[in-house]
Amino acid sequence: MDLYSTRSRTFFVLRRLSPHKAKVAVLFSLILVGIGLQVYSPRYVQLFIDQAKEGKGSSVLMMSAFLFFGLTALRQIASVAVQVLAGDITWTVTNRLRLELTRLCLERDWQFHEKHAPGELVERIDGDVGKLNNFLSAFILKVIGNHLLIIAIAAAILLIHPVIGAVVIVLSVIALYVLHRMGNYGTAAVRGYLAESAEMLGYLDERITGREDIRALDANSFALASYYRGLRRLYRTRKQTGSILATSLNTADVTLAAILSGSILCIGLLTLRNADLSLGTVFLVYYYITLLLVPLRNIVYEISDLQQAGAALQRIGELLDEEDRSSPTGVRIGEFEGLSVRFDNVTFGYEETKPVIRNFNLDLPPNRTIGIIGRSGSGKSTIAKLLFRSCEAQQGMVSINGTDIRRIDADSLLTLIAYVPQSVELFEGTLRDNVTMFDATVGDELIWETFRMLRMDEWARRFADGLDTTIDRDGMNVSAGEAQLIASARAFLKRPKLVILDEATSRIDPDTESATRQAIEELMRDRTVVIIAHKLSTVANTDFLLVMRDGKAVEFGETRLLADDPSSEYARMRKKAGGGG
Ligand SMILES: Nc1ncnc2c1ncn2[C@@H]1O[C@H](COP(=O)(O)OP(=O)(O)OP(=O)(O)O)[C@@H](O)[C@H]1O
Repeated sequence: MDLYSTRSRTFFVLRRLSPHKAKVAVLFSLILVGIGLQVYSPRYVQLFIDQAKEGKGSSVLMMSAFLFFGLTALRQIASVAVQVLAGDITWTVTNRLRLELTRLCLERDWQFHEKHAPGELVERIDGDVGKLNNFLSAFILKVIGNHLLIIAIAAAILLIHPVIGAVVIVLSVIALYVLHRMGNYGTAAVRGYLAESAEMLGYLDERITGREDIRALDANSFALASYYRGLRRLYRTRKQTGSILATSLNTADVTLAAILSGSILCIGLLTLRNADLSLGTVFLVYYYITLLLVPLRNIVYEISDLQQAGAALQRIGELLDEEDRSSPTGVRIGEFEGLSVRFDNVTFGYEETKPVIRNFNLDLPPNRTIGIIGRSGSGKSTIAKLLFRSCEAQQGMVSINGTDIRRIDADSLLTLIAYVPQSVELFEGTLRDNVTMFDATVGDELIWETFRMLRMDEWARRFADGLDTTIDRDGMNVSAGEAQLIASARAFLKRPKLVILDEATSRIDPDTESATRQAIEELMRDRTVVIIAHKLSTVANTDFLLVMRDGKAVEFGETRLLADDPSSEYARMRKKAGGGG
């Protein structure tokens, strides 16, 4: 999304505001009422002065003064209403944008997350949208409001004295032009600074998440030194950005000062020549010109916010632009008895020139199980990722029931597939939240039934608070094995047709693992299951077995037959491992 020009940014903001047309209409009516009162009320001061000069009675003078104060009070009320309504609109608009960006980050694939560290994404979703929030309220209240006020003041002066009005209009247009140029000037610099600052947040996030490894390896000083270097770089960029911002602000301020002194000089000359202007009218013109200073100065101070918001909007546009390959509107996989899986000559590499899966073929019939074994780094988890579209084949095709998975609707694919990864992420919440992934519509009965299916109910009953047991942030109060049990329950809760277990029981104690494995084997009967494991016993009861090496299938066959064939790689591995593995 091109959000590099002022025009495209304005359209973006207007599009976001369009669902709130009614509120925006009320807001603008209130802004117009406020401006009308602000420009009209000084007429009673003019009247007051002229009436006083003419020697009118105190009751007449009191009436003019009363009307002036009354209208001023009304203007204050309108101004408060504008602030409240503008706040409501901007928070609604920016919260929606925050949700949109968060959904986008959750849906995007590994390439996206490889490019953007979590801390950087937090900065974009919260920091950049926060700046947009400031900008939107400032945009509505200050930029639009101030421009309208300038127009109203210019029109009022024009009505009083066309020549003075014309001079003020010309000078105001020049001032506004310069101020708008200044607004664009610093955007690129601010954008560079924001990108660097987000990168630093990504760095911090990674180091704090990896704190245990850093401490265990005594690498604190290394982590701090590289953070310090990053901070120095950020400081240099901040200095450059600061000077650009200061230059643009100063230029704007100087221009403004010149314009105002020019205007006042013109007024002086013209009023001297026009003896027909009353004292009240001279006061009114003078009042309007000093009033003009307020919106012009406000625009100067908005420049910095505008520059930051402009840069933030560009970064939001870039994020919204990241390619979405989740095919949200693809073919929906219907109700099948079982799912077959096929890899046709698939090649994939995290870097396009370095394939980690090469010309890979696999044909797995529905409701059958396959065990995948092989050395670390041989590509087993990558096969799993290709299956649930966390990665996409660069050559060849992965299909489910004969349909290319790139064409399958993302939601329908993820409803059918469950993946239990090697490292489980738990979230701050209850045990229930972590099993249902915060889906409040899932009843406790279904959760307990799933625990029973997986023979985990005895384990789960140990928790004094049952499903209400609190899980700390990052699952810090749960062991790695317990986290794997929770992840298995998560996967089977949705009764998937295809299950991928990637070292899913590797951290569970032998007794619990054996019970869970037996349960999973029973559950395998009416679903297609892919089990990735290092322990050969984990895959011993699968229908098929695949041995991977350097991204290639070096052996594939029925597990039972391969186990009985002494010349097979699998039999050799079993022998080396001492029988069952
Ligand atoms: N996100 C990634 N970005 C870049 N390279 C990656 C990424 N994930 C894996 N790789 C590389 O791809 C290759 C295959 O990794 P994969 O995780 O599929 O292996 P694996 O057989 O599952 O290993 P393990 O048994 O250790 O889990 C490895 O060389 C690894 O370095």
